[in-house]
Amino acid sequence: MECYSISILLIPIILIFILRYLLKNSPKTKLPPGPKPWPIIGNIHLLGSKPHRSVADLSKTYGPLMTLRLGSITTIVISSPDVAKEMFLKHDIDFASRQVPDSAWAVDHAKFSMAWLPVCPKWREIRKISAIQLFTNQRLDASQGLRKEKVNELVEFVKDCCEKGLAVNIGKAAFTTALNLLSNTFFSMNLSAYDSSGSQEFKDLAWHIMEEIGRPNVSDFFPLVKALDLQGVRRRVSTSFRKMLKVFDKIIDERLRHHIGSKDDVLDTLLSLVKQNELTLDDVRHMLIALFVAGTDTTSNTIEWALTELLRHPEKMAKAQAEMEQLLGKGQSRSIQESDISKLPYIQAIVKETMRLHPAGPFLLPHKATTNVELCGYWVPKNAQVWVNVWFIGRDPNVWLDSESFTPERFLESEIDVKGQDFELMPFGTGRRICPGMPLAYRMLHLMLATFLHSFNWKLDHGLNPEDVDIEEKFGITLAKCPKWRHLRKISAIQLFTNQRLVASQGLRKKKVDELVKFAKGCCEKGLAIDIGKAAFTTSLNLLSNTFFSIDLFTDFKDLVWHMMEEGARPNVSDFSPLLRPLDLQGARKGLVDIFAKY
Ligand code: HEM
Repeated sequence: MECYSISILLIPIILIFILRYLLKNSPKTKLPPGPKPWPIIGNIHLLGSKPHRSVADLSKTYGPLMTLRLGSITTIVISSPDVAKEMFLKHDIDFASRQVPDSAWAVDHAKFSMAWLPVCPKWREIRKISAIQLFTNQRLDASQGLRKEKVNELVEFVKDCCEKGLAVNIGKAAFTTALNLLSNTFFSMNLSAYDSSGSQEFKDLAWHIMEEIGRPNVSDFFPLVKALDLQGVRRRVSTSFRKMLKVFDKIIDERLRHHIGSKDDVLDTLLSLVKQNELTLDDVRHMLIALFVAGTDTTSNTIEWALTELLRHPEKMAKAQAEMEQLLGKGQSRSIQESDISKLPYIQAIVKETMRLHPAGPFLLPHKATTNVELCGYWVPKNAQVWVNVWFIGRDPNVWLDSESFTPERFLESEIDVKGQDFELMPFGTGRRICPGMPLAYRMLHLMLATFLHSFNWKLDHGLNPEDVDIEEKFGITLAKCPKWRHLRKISAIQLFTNQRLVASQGLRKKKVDELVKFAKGCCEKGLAIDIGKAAFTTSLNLLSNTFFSIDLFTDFKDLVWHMMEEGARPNVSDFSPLLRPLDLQGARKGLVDIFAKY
């Protein structure tokens, strides 16, 4: 009897397993292959600090259509032009919505922003306004004089640096120019001057927002804990958004006080649409955030990458300069106009090649499936997040000859372009969500790069060889160069610890050692024991502080440093389980923050 009831219980369980197996492996419900997920975290641990590279490596094992479990989020990764083509040509509408990162909900931005709204009447309306009012050829032609003026200012700024013998921070100069090109196109005014801290502040805001939105966030992997904002990302992005809104509110208020229509620029157009009740003021404020955040860093990073690659390949830089000279003449010749771009095929090829190797958004912005979709024989479930790895597609050796090398020449005889028709090269995306700012970005990139190349001879600092030029990357929503570590090392090597500098400060160190001798002698005469550890530490502290600041440091500094070393070396739960990091369970981070504050 007992045996009978056990069989009755087992039969449905076995049936459920068989049914699940069949469903899982049927072409209609079979997920694309992927690495086996761990309990709870899934595959998060495989992402690393450069997810576009880690995911590209995984796709070499699992194929160009791959599933990752990121916490509780199913993520589909597309890594080949063929799969991208099927996605965007056959199913564009099914994938045209966004997986919105939690941070984009700060100050309700995602509710209004063109970049994060799902496909809905509001998003369509805003995209339509962008296409037919903001980024038309006619409007861009009308504002090209203002952009030209900004680029001339850039030239003056760089010239000034050259005359003073100062090195130019290309990233910063390019960002400031991109910012001013945008603000002049939109508001007919600058947001900052080159020499003020304004541009740095705005750059920090824009960069901070991109970085935070692109940062792996517990809230995005585990929506159930979203409300807690464990890593504080939403809170920090809110602060940055508010600061940006404050800047825009001031400009809008001023324009409303004078009469709308006085400038006939983008802001005038947007405010007249508010007057006609086609947009709300909040739509306009958040649209400006979206345009500035999406438009500045992407543009300046691309310029920085282009110049970095050209510095690594001086013969290509010379070729580009020769093309410019042929069109514009040598020396005090006329400067470049946007209308010249079409006559500069090599410069265009450099821009394409830069965007192939260094697309500003390596995964585009995250797309989302709004329905169950059958894609290339696999099943993509509704609500899955979709990443298109354009970074890998641009370097796929099956698609590109000598795929890792910087060879603009490959585009001279090719019809392939970045404008969304060619699935092997999609730095601006394609389909419904293609970058609306592309026409403006295209003009700005060529104008800035051509001006940089025509106006100056670029060479490497301090005998650096082309192969030493830094091409490390930093991942956020946009891919940026990460020169910080190398830059700091370089400063240490060539400015802080040179023989010349150390010889100059040796007198101060000698004095400190004499003091130690005097102190030790004093102790001996008084018959006192010497705490060698303490005396040696105080002396090394004073040797350092005199080398760095030419002064002694206060005495409780020693305790602070000890404490810091101890806290830093102690085994910490946060280092073994990064997901618990935001909780700082042992309080080690807080301890160090307190010490740093005291310093
Ligand atoms: C080098 C320059 C630029 C690059 C590489 C770039 C690239 C991109 C990419 C890859 C996307 C996402 C496409 C997708 O998810 O399928 C995007 C979206 C967007 N871009 Fe750009 N962009 C650039 C410049 C600009 C500029 C100058 C603006 C405006 C001033 C702009 C505004 C936007 C906006 C608003 C979106 C969101 C569109 C939507 O979701 O409907 N971008 N861009």
